[in-house]
Amino acid sequence: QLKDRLYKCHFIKQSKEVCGYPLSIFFIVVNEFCERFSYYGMRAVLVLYFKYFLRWDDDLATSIYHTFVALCYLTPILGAIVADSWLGKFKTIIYLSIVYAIGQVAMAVSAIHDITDTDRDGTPNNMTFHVVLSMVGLFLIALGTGGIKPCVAAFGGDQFGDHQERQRRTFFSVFYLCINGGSLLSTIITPILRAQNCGIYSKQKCYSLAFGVPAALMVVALVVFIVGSGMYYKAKPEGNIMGDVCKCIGFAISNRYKHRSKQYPSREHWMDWAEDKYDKLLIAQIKMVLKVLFLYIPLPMFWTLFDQKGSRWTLQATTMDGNFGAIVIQPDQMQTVNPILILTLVPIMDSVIYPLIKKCGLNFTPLKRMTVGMFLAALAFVCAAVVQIEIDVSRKHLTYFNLTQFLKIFPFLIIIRATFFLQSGQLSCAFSRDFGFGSSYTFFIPSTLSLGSNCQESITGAEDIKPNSVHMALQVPQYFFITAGEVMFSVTGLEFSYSQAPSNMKAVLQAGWLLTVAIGNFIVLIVAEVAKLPKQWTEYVLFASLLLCVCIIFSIMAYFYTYIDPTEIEAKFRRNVGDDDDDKNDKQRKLEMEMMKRDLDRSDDEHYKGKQTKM
Ligand SMILES: CC(C)C[C@H](NC(=O)[C@@H](N)Cc1ccccc1)C(=O)O
Repeated sequence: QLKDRLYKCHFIKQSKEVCGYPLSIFFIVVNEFCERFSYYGMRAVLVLYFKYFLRWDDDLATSIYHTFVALCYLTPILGAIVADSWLGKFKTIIYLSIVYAIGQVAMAVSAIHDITDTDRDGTPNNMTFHVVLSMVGLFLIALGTGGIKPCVAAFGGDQFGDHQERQRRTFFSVFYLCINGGSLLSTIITPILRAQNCGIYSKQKCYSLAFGVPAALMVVALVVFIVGSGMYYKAKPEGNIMGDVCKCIGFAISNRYKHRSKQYPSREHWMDWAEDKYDKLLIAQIKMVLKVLFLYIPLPMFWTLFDQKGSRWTLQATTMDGNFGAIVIQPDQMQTVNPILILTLVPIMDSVIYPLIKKCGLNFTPLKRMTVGMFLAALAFVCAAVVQIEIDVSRKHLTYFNLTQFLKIFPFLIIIRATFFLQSGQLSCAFSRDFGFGSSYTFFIPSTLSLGSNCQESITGAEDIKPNSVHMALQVPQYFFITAGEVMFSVTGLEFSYSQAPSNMKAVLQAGWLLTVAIGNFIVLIVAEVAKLPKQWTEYVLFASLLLCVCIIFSIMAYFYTYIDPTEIEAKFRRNVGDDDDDKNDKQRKLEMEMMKRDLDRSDDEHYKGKQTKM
């Protein structure tokens, strides 16, 4: 370990810097930007792909969407184990990024309707092919994106030396902003691509392009990461830390069970039963991790609500009017409100709100921030319920009026006028109709219709789907509250997980933090399945109430939590172990250190001499 630390110091001393930051960081940040573009771009259109391309109903689409998201946050554990115990972070990122890119390509291919459209009517004839290929693609994407997630952030952190604490903190903020910059761009672009018409035999909505561009960006992410290869500090795998933790916990439990009789004196903490076999430092580190993991128990409920932006809220937007005058917003584009707000709220919170709260003499601790974040997310779902009631009421009214009456009542409704031409040889006729946003009609063309005359009167129509009258702008308050909640909960939670984790288990706790996201997505599936509420707004209220209860429980748990400084605790244990060591070991270690320092100084001299001769 000592050798590694000295090597790292030496490496960082020699590596190129830009404004005090290692140059390698820029490749990592650009890689994250492209990777998040790829992930969120694909995710933005996923529910609509399920609904309109694979023709699944809302419930199935929502279930598969959340299963996929859950899988994306389960796989970080796998990535952390592979990186720590076998391949190291660098190779894990490379290999899993390849798997990820293949998954994205599979998704793009699965969305080409022409592949199985044998009768060329615009609809796939072998839906099984498209379903299977897209499921394989999603599985590979989940493996790739989740697997690299805990590695990329930690790999970025590894590039900083102990003296670059401030730069490392700034790196994590920039990293979060990059996530949202990439996702913002992609959630604007991929819905536009999806709305295009494309195809070889017949034109259909272009899901293949909407998945193809994220696939290309994943390839770019991989290339950028490889280009930076020579500049990275690549820490060697530290051994299977997860395995050690599990074995140590297992031993503590079994040892406690063996000594359950009253004749054995009890120990302060149940983990102390592992002292008979394991290092005191490892036990202290596991205690720190368990304390934080216990606090994580209520957290999945936040993600349960948070991740419904991409499913229920997008589906809600499909029943709303997206006409903003100059531009028409697609339902899936509404999700861009989240990263836009993140990019503005993070700096505002950090430089205005938090300092102001501090000035007022309030100690706004990380756990208090997270509690407020949960409350705001619950508030967001109350807003979503109110909007849903509005939509339901407007749709109910529509069934009682015909379009002309409806326009008298809602004159502000935006109507699109379209003209159709019927043509047969030289003869043609035109007829025009008004359409509301989101509506659908069937026209009946009489077989006796004589082309060449005015066919406006002869063609009758039936309104299949009523126009949407509730404006999409009404979703903005719910997005505002959920994003303000995210800034308080997620950004603070990431920082909290990092600061409260022992030095060798930062990646483990990152994976634990991401696991709460996975569980949150599973809860959506369970609650939606079990509750089966007839009205969507009641489901929103149910989720808001559940989070409110969890928020109260979490605030009680947080009240009893005492913040720790892992570095200080670890140093204390190392000192104690050092005291126990005999003189011989001490001398040996000092000698080794001296020799290594001399080696490094010699190679330093050679390095600088080399530079001078080159100049
Ligand atoms: C919160 C995630 C677990 C962490 C992070 N996500 C975000 O920062 C989101 N605000 C990004 C986003 C963008 C568009 C639509 C929804 C969410 C991440 O992805 O790492």
